[in-house]
Amino acid sequence: MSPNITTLVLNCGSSSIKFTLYEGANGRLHGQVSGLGTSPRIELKDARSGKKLDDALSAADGQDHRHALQAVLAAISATCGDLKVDAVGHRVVHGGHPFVAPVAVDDSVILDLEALIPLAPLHQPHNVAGILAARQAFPDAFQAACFDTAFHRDHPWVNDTFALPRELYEEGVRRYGFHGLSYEYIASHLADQHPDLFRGRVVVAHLGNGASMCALQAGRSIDSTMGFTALDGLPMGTRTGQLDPGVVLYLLTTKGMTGAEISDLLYKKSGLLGLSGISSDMRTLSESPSAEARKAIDYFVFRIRREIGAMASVLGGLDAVVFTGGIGEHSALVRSEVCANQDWLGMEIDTALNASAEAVISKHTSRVKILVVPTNEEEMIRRHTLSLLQA
Ligand SMILES: Nc1ncnc2c1ncn2[C@@H]1O[C@H](COP(=O)(O)OP(=O)(O)O)[C@@H](O)[C@H]1O
Ligand SMILES: CC(=O)OP(=O)(O)O
Ligand SMILES: [Mg+2]
Repeated sequence: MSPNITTLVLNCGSSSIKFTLYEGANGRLHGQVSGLGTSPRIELKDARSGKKLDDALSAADGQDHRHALQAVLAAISATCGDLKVDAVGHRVVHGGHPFVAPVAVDDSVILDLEALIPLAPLHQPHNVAGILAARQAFPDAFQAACFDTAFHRDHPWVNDTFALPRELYEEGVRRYGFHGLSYEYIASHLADQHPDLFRGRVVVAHLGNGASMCALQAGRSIDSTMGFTALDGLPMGTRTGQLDPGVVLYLLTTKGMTGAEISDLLYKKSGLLGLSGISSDMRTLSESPSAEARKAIDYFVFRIRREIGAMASVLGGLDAVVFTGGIGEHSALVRSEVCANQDWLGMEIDTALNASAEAVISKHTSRVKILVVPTNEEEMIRRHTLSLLQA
């Protein structure tokens, strides 16, 4: 317990920057710049009163991660200039081979994180920029890096490897898995609120601009749809998800594309955006009358359904499915289509509970509980940062 510690948490995602300033365990200021790269939306609120302070940020701040980060730091000091920030906790998407747990940031850690930028080009540059900016803004504060990959590092070997020559595994070409801070938070929520489910077999679908799924057995990750990079698994806002590596060879050899062009295609032009030709944003696609938007949603839903079946098999059964992330928490449409006709698996969704996004959206007869749990990566980062600081 450290009631007097003031902690700033920065979570730089692919389409958003979310942050919370905590006094002890209580949020004081909470905000996010979302829709970066599409239609930026800015929210800032006093976490105690719920009062909106959106005027502190302007539309120009939402044009890219760099502007948004500067504006976020300026808004924090303008609004809470009276507070001394003791610690800053950062979400860092890729911890690679070296980082199996959160760490205190020093110069050598920053170099290691920069070396991982090619493995997470949509995130890691912003994560490192966040660390550098926070070091400058709060030179006396303790800084911690908390990894998306760490929660998955105990995967059984079969879920940690690719069928490549063994030397590549040894040098770190592994299935790391991502969104680990979100899954760890969901596991802690289950332990608090649904201890019977926590002890069981749970599939968590973190569906945001980045999307992945995780198989939890007794609260531990045993499988993830994401792999070496955050490209694998489900299709995402602009990322392909699972792809036959032969396609990459075709692009390289037959079409003569460069590595940079292929990277741009797979990370920035594919997924919901590539399939629909309209937008990477699920809200926009859901409201669109276009047949292509509908097809992009169909593919997204299809891949999630496929992974639920695969993960239920890996887990040897299923006790609960949890929806989280921007789409998982807010899209009744996606949840209802993912859960439709899954009675054979024991999943029965309740239409009315789903429409109002209750915490439990399954029918009372459903053998598998279906839950909606708002994720809180910031709270998980706060807890890790505090533990490191106290250690
Ligand atoms: N009410 C809603 N209905 C459908 N989709 C929504 C809704 N609110 C947010 N989303 C979707 O959530 C996604 C962003 O998720 P989020 O988890 O905030 O992103 P990030 O991965 O950048 O953290 C976007 O596709 C957005 O359209
Ligand atoms: C790992 C990942 O895809 O993160 P995000 O959801 O923030 O894009
Ligand atoms: Mg996210």
